[in-house]
Amino acid sequence: MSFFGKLKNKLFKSSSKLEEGLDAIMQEGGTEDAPEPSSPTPTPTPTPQPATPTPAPADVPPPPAETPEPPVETPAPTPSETPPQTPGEIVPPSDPAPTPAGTPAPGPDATPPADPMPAPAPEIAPPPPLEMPVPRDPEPVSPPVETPTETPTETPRSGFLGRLFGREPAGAPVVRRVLDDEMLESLEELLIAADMGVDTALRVSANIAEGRFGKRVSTQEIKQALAGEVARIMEPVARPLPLYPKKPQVVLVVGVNGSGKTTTIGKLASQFRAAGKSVVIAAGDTFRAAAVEQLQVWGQRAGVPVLTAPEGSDPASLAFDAMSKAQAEGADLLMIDTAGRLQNRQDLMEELAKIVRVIRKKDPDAPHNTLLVLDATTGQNALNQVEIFRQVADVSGLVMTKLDGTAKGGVLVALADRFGLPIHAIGVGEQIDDLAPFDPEEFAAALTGLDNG
Ligand SMILES: Nc1nc2c(ncn2[C@@H]2O[C@H](COP(=O)(O)OP(=O)(O)OP(=O)(O)O)[C@@H](O)[C@H]2O)c(=O)[nH]1
Repeated sequence: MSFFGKLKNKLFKSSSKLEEGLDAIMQEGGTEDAPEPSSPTPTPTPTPQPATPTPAPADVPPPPAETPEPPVETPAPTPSETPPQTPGEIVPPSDPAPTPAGTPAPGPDATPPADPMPAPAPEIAPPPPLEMPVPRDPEPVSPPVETPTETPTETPRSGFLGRLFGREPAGAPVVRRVLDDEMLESLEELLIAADMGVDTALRVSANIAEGRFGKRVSTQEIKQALAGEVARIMEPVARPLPLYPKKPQVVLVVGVNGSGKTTTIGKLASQFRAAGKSVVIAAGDTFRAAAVEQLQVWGQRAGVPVLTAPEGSDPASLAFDAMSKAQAEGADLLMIDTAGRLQNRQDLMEELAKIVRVIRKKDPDAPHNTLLVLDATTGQNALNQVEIFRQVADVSGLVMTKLDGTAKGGVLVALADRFGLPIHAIGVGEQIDDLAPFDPEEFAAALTGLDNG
């Protein structure tokens, strides 16, 4: 299953809350309209006319009975647009077959849907957001996020309109409600309840109301407007993890215990490996044997060595050793797990600072990325965690885990709105390939339930 499919299905669990809320608001003070007054489809030719074969083509266009022109323009996934990712970024090739140089062909199980093997794709496709690309040499580092698989058929990028029209069967009664103060208030409350945060919720509601206030709006219009607002806020932060030509690129991973650091490191390591990168992991939470074991399990799954140190030993010393090893082996990436004890912030700050100090002895620019892993199910608490970790570490980007099955996905909007930190990836499950690049439009559609039909 493609990442998009997974994300969609899983996020819908959470979006249903928002979606149901929107529906409820509309029902509350709305009324059903007749099918679609302005249905542009010119009333076609009379009707049956049993035996008259002359259909009078002259005056009537061709509208086929009532089958509305299937607007499904299956977007023929031209290779140039398939890989929406930048060259130097994480992203999941959903298939571990590490096809060496230049063959982005998916593994045997991927069953690309009649998609021309995007052989030249990586070259052509100009990466949208990028920071500092990696060597875009031989190997397509970021083969495609959601490779060929089923993505195209799901019309993920066909735009909201396409989705909307696809969802609302022609002729279905449309509920409309006047967008007045009362409705606006309900909308604000709903967005706050969906964890968007007060400020963001108010601003988003106000933007939705602009130009619509006092007018009768349909549920779909509201969802579309909301999705548009969400996507607009999220667009600037949807940025893949930048990769640098530096070897090793040091990625420091921070976050509270249980946020999903270990899992995320495992997933990332697996994706990097699949992209042909060599990775070393350092189990920097040396105080918890269970955390180290867990990381070792993930290292095995990803096929990546995990450096450990005796329980209770100095994490900075382990980081130094790991740095030496990664340098000696010419590894592309070194991912350093860290402890997530916030109980004693001072200790944690010192510990992280020491790790950074020590690895800088080997590379003054390290760490090149400091990833903060956040658990989406903690809702608004995620905002506090960003505040705190920004004080103890130089957070450069976020990974939001457990977006599957949470009703708190809206917190991402609040995070983006408030901090503007890049969201590099989202966790949508516990499996190794359950880490997806963050796509603002898909997220917005999933969150609002736009694509839920
Ligand atoms: N559903 C879901 N579960 C996840 C996701 N990411 C991590 N988890 C689960 O969350 C739990 C904690 O994940 P860990 O990776 O161990 O978290 P950690 O931050 O390393 O925690 P410590 O090891 O305690 O420091 C595990 O049960 C994971 O399987 C995700 O994206 N979705």
